[in-house]
Amino acid sequence: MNEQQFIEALKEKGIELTQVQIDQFKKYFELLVEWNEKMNLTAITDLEGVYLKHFYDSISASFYFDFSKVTTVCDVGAGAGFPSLPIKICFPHLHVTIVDSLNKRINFLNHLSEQLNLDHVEFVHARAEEFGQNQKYREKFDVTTARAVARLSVLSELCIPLVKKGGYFVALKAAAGPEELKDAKKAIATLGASLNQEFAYLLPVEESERTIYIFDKIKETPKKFPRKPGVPNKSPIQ
Ligand SMILES: C[S@@+](CC[C@H](N)C(=O)[O-])C[C@H]1O[C@@H](n2cnc3c(N)ncnc32)[C@H](O)[C@@H]1O
Repeated sequence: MNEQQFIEALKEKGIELTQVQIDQFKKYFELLVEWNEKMNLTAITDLEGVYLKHFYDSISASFYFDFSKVTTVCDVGAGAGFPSLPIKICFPHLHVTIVDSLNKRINFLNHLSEQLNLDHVEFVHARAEEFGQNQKYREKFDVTTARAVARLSVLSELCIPLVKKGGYFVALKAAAGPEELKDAKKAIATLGASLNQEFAYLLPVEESERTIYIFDKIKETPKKFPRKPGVPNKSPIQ
């Protein structure tokens, strides 16, 4: 997907990019490629791949979840900023907090946000397990989202504690989504959330499967979650 196809595909979905936003995506691509020469940020570095599999794929969450109705978004394990920063570029009113356990990625995000003139963004170097026990962040976000971080049973424990009651957990998943959901049912209920909607679709061009899950936070997460770093992965809630 080249830049023009990206602009048109978004327009079809009701997102009309301004020149400022088009330039922000252009700069994002350039910086990603430049920094990727010094550090491993992504395996995808060709223009068409980045616009499709990083930018468009991230923004596709907004075709199913209306980001204009929320303000605060936390992205757990965003790496080079996916999915939250392409969404932030399209929905500039959002206040985005990214937590990632790799400091070099946080350094990239700080530089990127300066170059792109993004406001209301915060990048935190931490494990999501500890971040979710920090009272400054716990149950404070309208939305928590994540892509390609962990299977849903584990990811739920990293993400759901951060969502305020009445907010949402929006999980971007690939073909294994339905299988992961089956294994995560107990964890999702234990953590205080409930499945609201799911949308299966194909990414354009290469037609790979995607599923977006939208969970409602219906009650407070019990204090013991998230457990210590590594525990959710080693012993997912059963
Ligand atoms: C495969 S990358 C995916 C990055 C991005 N979400 C994407 O879709 O391109 C996974 C990221 O999650 C981060 N991560 C993994 N486990 C984490 C944890 N427990 N707390 C915070 N970050 C974590 C890693 O440092 C890495 O940047």
